[in-house]
Amino acid sequence: MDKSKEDKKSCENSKTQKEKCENVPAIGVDVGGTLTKLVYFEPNDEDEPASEVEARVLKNIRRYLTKNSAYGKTGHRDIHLQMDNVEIHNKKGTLHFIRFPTAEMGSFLQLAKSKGMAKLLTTVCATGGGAFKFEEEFKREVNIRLKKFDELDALIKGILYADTQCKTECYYYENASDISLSQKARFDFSQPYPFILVNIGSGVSILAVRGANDYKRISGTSLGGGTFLGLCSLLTGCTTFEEAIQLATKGDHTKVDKLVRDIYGGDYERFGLPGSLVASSFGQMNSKERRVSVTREDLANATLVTITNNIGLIARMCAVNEKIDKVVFVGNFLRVNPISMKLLAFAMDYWSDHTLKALFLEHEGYFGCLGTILLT
Ligand SMILES: Nc1ncnc2c1ncn2[C@@H]1O[C@H](COP(=O)(O)OP(=O)(O)OP(=O)(O)O)[C@@H](O)[C@H]1O
Ligand SMILES: CC(C)(CO)[C@@H](O)C(=O)NCCC(=O)O
Repeated sequence: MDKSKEDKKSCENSKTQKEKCENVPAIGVDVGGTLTKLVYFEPNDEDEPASEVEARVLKNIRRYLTKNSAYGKTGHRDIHLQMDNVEIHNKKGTLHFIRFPTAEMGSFLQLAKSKGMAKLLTTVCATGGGAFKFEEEFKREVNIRLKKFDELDALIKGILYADTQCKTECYYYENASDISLSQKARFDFSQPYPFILVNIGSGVSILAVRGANDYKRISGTSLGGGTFLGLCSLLTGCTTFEEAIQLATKGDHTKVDKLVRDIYGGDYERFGLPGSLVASSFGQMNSKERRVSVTREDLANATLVTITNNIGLIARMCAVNEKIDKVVFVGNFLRVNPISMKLLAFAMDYWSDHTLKALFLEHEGYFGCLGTILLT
């Protein structure tokens, strides 16, 4: 069978997945364009291991994954997102969430080798583009087979599961129309359908979800989280996402953008465009005087606002086209990024005359990897 057919076959949706992923220990990975996300399900009652050696390796892995919060230089466990006492495949246990840059995949595989994971695991549930790209490397380096799942199937499965397990998963912004007052508030997502799902990763995928197994990918844009980080690195010299967000928090995009009032002297009343609206992103930067007076912080803020507003606009048009009023935003672009979440909440509310609602989920970028262990 040629490779593409084989890929397609092993990526068929959950209904046709007969084989069970080996889950000793249960690990799911989502290998994205920027970040690899890993979920580890630690059962409350471990199955009897087959041998003493297996018991020892299992204990080591369990200790390593659950007692550390940093792995090498770039891996992190998001302890605040840990889900205790949840049920997966009729077993109770704890879900641990770990991430590392996909560019560090080589080091991760060496680590897996050194911890004996490769000896214990023959198959790992995997999704994201990297499940395809790194398949051969997993096989060659650690002799692990990747059981592949489609990233959007896995994403939706993970979202629906997380919301049933955790009642505080979904939230919105109260007072969205005034960013200085807007605040997180719980949203009851128990009747989710239909909703627009906007996954802001390196790039952006937009789906219309009408049922657990009824969705379509309606749009996407290459101007996503990767664009923000790439442009911000170029413009400010920042070296991490966290630094980019910190800079953006202290900056002022109005020093960089051309606003409606910079053009009209006030509002453009006839068509309801307020003077404070951005008329042209980065529109002041053709002026040398302006360029020398802007700070790195202003440039970071302008980059964040530009990318966020563009995603908001596309998401809103999709919602209007599909006649759907709930718009759920996920993906790691929203990590430690309240500026973008409040801006999206504002944009959905303001431009729709209060008819659209922006929703957010606590586990942001982890739904794909979670979905893989549920789809088995
Ligand atoms: N620690 C981090 N390092 C790098 N990017 C980060 C980090 N935290 C958040 N981000 C942001 O999250 C984005 C990646 O999000 P996510 O993990 O959801 O996507 P991905 O799976 O890597 O991409 P894709 O789905 O397009 O393949 C980055 O482009 C960046 O904007
Ligand atoms: C390619 C994927 C699906 C990988 O997750 C994502 O980065 C994406 O949706 N990018 C945008 C592609 C588009 O322009 O529709």
